[in-house]
Parts: sequence; C-alpha cells; structure tokens
Amino acid sequence: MPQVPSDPAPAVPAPFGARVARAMAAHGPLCVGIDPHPGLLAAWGLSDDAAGLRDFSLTVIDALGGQVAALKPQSALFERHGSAGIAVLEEVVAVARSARTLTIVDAKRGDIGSTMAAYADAYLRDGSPLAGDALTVSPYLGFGSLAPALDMAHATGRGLFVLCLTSNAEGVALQHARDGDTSVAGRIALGAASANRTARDHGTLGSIGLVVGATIGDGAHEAGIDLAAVNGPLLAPGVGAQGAGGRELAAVFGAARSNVLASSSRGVLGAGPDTRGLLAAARRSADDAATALRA
Ligand SMILES: O=C(O)c1cc(=O)[nH]c(=O)n1[C@@H]1O[C@H](COP(=O)(O)O)[C@@H](O)[C@H]1O
Repeated sequence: MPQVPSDPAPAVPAPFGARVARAMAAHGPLCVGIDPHPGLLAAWGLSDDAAGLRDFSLTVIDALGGQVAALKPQSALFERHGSAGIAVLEEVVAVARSARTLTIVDAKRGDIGSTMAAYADAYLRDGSPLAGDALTVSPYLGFGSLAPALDMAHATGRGLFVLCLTSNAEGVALQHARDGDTSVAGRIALGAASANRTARDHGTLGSIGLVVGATIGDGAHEAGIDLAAVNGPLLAPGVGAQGAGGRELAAVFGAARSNVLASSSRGVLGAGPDTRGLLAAARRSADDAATALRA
C-alpha cells in the first residue's frame, strides 16, 4: 500500500520581532494608526456607524497595504459601534493580512492572570478573528500578570507592545514613581528585556516591545531606562497630531533608535479619503522618521 502523506504541519511564522524588523527595513519605520474618530468619519463624508467605519478602514488598507511597516487599528473606535464595529475590526485584521501588512491591534488589554489568559486567547491565538500580529497590553496590574499573553505570543509567533512610558502627560506620576532605586516604568522595561533574552542571545530583535511615546523628551533617562537593552521593538506614538516629529524621535530614543517604530494616526488620516493623499502623507512621515532614526 502506498503511504498516504499526512497533512504537513502548519508553518510556524517567524517571530514577530524578526518580522517587524524586516518590515521596517523594507518600508521605513512607520506604523499608521487606523483611528476612525467621529470627526474623521465626518471629514471623509462617511456616516458614524459600522458602514462608515468599514469604508474608512478599507480605504486606509487599500492606500497603505504593502506600503508601510504596520497598521494599528484602535479597538475602542471600533468597539463604540458595538458588535457590528467589532465585526469590522475582525475584517480589518483579515484584509490587512491578505495585503501582507503587519497589524498591531491596539486594545491595551491587561488583567489578572486567569482572565488575561482569555484576552490572550482572543487576541493572540491562531485562528482567532481578532488576532493580528501584535497586541498592545497594559502592565499596570503587574508585569507578571501578562504571563498568559507572553506565553501565547511566544507560542504563535506574535508580539506584544507593553505600555511603558506613554505619550500622555498624566502617565508621568505613575510611570516615574520609584520602588527603591527602580522606577515603575523601569521595572516594566526590565520585564520586557528578560522576555527578549533568548532573541538577544541569537542576535535578533525580540517580540516583546514597549510603548514609549515620541513626546516624552528625556523621560526614558529620567526613569532610569536603557531602551537599547530591551532588545525589542519600540512603538512610538505621538508623531503628528500630538506634536512630535523627527527631532523629538531622535532625542527620545538615542542609542535605541534603530528599534523604533514611529506611529501616527490623525497626522496621516487627515490626508484622506483620497488614497494617493494618504500614501503621500504616510511616505512623508515614514521618510521623516527614517531620517531621524537612521542617522
Ligand atoms: O498604545 C498606543 O498606541 C498609544 C500609547 C500612547 O502612549 N499614546 C498613544 O497615543 N497611543 C495611541 O496612538 C494613537 C495616537 O493617535 P494620533 O495622536 O492621532 O497620532 C492613538 O490610537 C492612541 O490610543
């Protein structure tokens, strides 16, 4: 009897850290946020409902799919439309995947370990409709509470971006607070560095990134954080609408600049709905970031 070949095992994708490093090298260090704010929907001539949300998001992917390092749909702006909005978020993740563009689902999840496992299942498990390539997570229930997400990300080749030094001014009092010699944000950075140790030993970028706002000035130094030692991707929101540009990126990240993925939402989306306008705005922003970060 001839042997019937068994189904090949599903290909395990390269770890997120390697994939995002490759995407940044190919397209420049820019992530564009898909943030369908009510004001932007109105400015694009779209209704503030799930149909408008869908038109908006698919236009962004049409314009930028395969052209930028990553897209970052902002979950709350989909959730505000209820289950129909969440269905659009699922479609965005699927369409971006077929456009071969990395997605970072910006849901900022964080919970006690037992229910964090359910969030990991929702956002990081193979086959889950909400699972993009990476997820933003909040470590403010303790870095250790994120363990189920770290484990699932590791098992499926996905990534995390852990909030560390956020772009908003209100974050400073909590994130810079000291526990002995180490700041709260510093402990988070140490947790990420430890999760990325194996990748560092192999000379590759780890998959556990941090969120470090492009607006924070000398914040990393003040919080006693060596961002380069994290050896993970550094998502830097705050570019564009929050006032940061190339100069701010260079000042914030110093020696860690080659790991930075600058992020802009309204600064690019304001150029829509014309797809050529969106692409031109994204290219300008990516070029500015590349000039500042690759110097
Ligand atoms: O995790 C994030 O993406 C994030 C963290 C942070 O510290 N600051 C920050 O602005 N963001 C997100 O980045 C996006 C910034 O949007 P714009 O200000 O329009 O570029 C929003 O979706 C924010 O929720």
